[in-house]
Amino acid sequence: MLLHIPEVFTPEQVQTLRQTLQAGPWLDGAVTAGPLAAEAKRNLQFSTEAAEYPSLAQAAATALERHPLFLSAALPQSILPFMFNRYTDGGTYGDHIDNAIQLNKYSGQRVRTDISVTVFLSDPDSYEGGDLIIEDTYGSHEVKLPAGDAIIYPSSSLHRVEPVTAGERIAAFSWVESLVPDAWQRSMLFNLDMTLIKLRNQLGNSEEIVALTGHYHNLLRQWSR
Ligand SMILES: O=C(O)CCC(=O)C(=O)O
Ligand SMILES: [Fe+2]
Repeated sequence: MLLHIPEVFTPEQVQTLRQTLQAGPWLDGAVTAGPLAAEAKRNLQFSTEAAEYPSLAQAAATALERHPLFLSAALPQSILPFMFNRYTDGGTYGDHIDNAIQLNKYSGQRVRTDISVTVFLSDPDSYEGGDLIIEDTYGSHEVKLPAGDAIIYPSSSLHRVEPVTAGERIAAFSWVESLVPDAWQRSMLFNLDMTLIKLRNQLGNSEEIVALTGHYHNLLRQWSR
């Protein structure tokens, strides 16, 4: 399931992030990719050694973790530290699948990547190209979102970033290990949760809604790891 999560960052947060990122330092993105992905990757990444980096990464994680849609759809167990990328002058990232296991170098923990996240930080009108193309069982999806909005998608999907032919595209990206590793089960739980919220708003807390909410939690208990 691909999900658009609107307004992860406020316009003020986007502004502050962009200003801090603009100063750099930016490194060749290929250094953080596996050997196969490195061949396809022509972008820049904000240095994780920069003094400003930890607070930027923290701000991004806090904003995402606060978002109710993200919590319901991702059911996060662990979120890798956000990183920031930049595509300009034809910069692109060809078709690839993200590494399944990644090391969180701060906690020393190995994280299984169930869900990939991109939070767009550039206004879509300020650059040409740069669509994130995600292939899933229903076909190919082109994603280019307003600054501050995020897309989450299963990390098992083949995806790419089209060349940026004018302007620059800056984004925050990360990966999430979910309490529910199976994408289909996650998507069913998300649909059930969203439907229950709507029903509760329409009808209040009836006995039936309490029972269905119980089923939601019992399924989550069954499927979470
Ligand atoms: O820039 C993006 O939206 C995605 C980046 C990406 O696919 C990656 O870093 O693995
Ligand atoms: Fe990727």
